[in-house]
Amino acid sequence: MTYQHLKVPQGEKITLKNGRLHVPDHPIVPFIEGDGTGPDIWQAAVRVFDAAVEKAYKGKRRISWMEVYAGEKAFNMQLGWLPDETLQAFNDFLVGIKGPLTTPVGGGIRSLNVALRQELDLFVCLRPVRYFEGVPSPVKKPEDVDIVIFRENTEDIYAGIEWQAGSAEAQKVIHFLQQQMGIGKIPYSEATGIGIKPISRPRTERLIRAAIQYAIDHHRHSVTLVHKGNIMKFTEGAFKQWGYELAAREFREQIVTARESWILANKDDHPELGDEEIARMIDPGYAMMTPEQQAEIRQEVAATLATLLPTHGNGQWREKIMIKDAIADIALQQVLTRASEFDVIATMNLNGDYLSDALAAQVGGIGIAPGANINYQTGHAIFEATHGTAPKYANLDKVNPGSVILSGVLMLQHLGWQEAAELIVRAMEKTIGQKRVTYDFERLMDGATLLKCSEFGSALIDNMV
Ligand SMILES: NC(=O)C1=CN([C@@H]2O[C@H](COP(=O)(O)OP(=O)(O)OC[C@H]3O[C@@H](n4cnc5c(N)ncnc54)[C@H](OP(=O)(O)O)[C@@H]3O)[C@@H](O)[C@H]2O)C=CC1
Ligand SMILES: O=C(O)CCC(=O)C(=O)O
Ligand SMILES: [Mg+2]
Repeated sequence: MTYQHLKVPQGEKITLKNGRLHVPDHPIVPFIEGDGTGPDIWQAAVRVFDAAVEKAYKGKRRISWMEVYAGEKAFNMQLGWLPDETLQAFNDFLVGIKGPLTTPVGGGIRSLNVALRQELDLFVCLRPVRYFEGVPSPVKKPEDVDIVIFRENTEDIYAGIEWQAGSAEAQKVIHFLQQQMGIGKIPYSEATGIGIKPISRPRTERLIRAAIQYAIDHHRHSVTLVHKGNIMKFTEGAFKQWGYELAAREFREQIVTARESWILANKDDHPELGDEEIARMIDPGYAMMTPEQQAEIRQEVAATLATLLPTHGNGQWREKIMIKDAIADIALQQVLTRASEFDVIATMNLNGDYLSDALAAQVGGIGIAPGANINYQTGHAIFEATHGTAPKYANLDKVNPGSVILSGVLMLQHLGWQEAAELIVRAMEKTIGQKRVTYDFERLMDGATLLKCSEFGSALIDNMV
């Protein structure tokens, strides 16, 4: 393949054959340095990756890094904000990594980060959040946080379907809503911006399928569907409904829903109970329901027992992956107060964005929170820091490179290079344990040694044993 502005280094392509990733010993991996603090964290991180791979495989394996351009660097090179060649390179080489890219608030360009995810259809935004011993935390039991977020990455209000207040387009949509959709009067319609939130069944299903498969493969206990379906019934509510349906249809043997578990637990504890008694126990509002609603609950109990007793009864359900759901506002409280009750979380784009930063705060902040954008069907993946460009710290060699480094760990795991990934994780544990940390941790820790961004990278390399 030929590119006009990109240099392809010596090395080979990662490929996908029969659904399996084939990783040569010298894979070419495209990277975007990123804007703002991007160059600082990338320079620290790439040394750590190379050292870990060298130490783990003694020269047998090596990553051939290929710089591709996006954001301010691309713009300054007069290539545009997101050159086609950059997309082409990520498409050709399958697996890449990136630093943060600036998105202006309000006007200006749309997010390049979101564009990359959408253009390559990287439908899972995977954000695992775990605690490293010694990291400063605002909560009492940060060690309870071991949560893997599956954030839908291609739709929701991130689809970019929105019109500015006062524009002819916004007026047209408002007119349509009022005249043809029976919405009635929209107050301040001339001063109202409009955004559209598409949530589709196929995209919901592929995200939740990936989350449940991950839970199975990684011996996790539960998948929580986080939604605001009480308010946004046909988008977030549908996400929840489609998720439960998919779980029961495609993973029947491996899963139990929370409601099914209540029915089965009651039957396990009191085999003599009839459907009606169990219906009363699982639905506290049963007595106030209409006869038709009560009949529906009894029918649900009867159907659950008839189909699941042989495979899930007698406590077998306890070994299954629990599929449950939580409304987003209470979920944001409970991930703080009862983190151990959350394991894998599947949610839509905006909820996932909020949740991942909020959870990261419990375990040291976004300075060490990693992320990956993955299409499990095509094999395309871009690993990326979850934080932004932190422009006030640009070129100061100051910020924590942990987020992009741990994103690289996710990438090494994705490539099957576990040994190199482990070396970095252990070095991270050791370095933080020695209280040799960047400013974000140092300001919250007693007796810590303040390291620059590059020095933290060097400390990790020194601690690779
Ligand atoms: N995926 C991506 O590329 C993302 C890009 N962005 C973009 O980044 C730009 C800036 O966004 P903003 O909202 O300020 O968020 P940022 O994540 O860039 O920064 C917010 C604060 O987080 C802390 N922080 C960020 N990175 C680090 C780090 N590596 N180490 C330690 N602390 C860190 C700093 O806190 P403190 O001030 O306390 O030191 C910083 O001021 C925007 O254009 C936004 O759109 C945002 C998120 C993701
Ligand atoms: O694209 C951006 O500028 C912000 C994206 C973001 O916050 C995220 O992906 O977590
Ligand atoms: Mg974010």
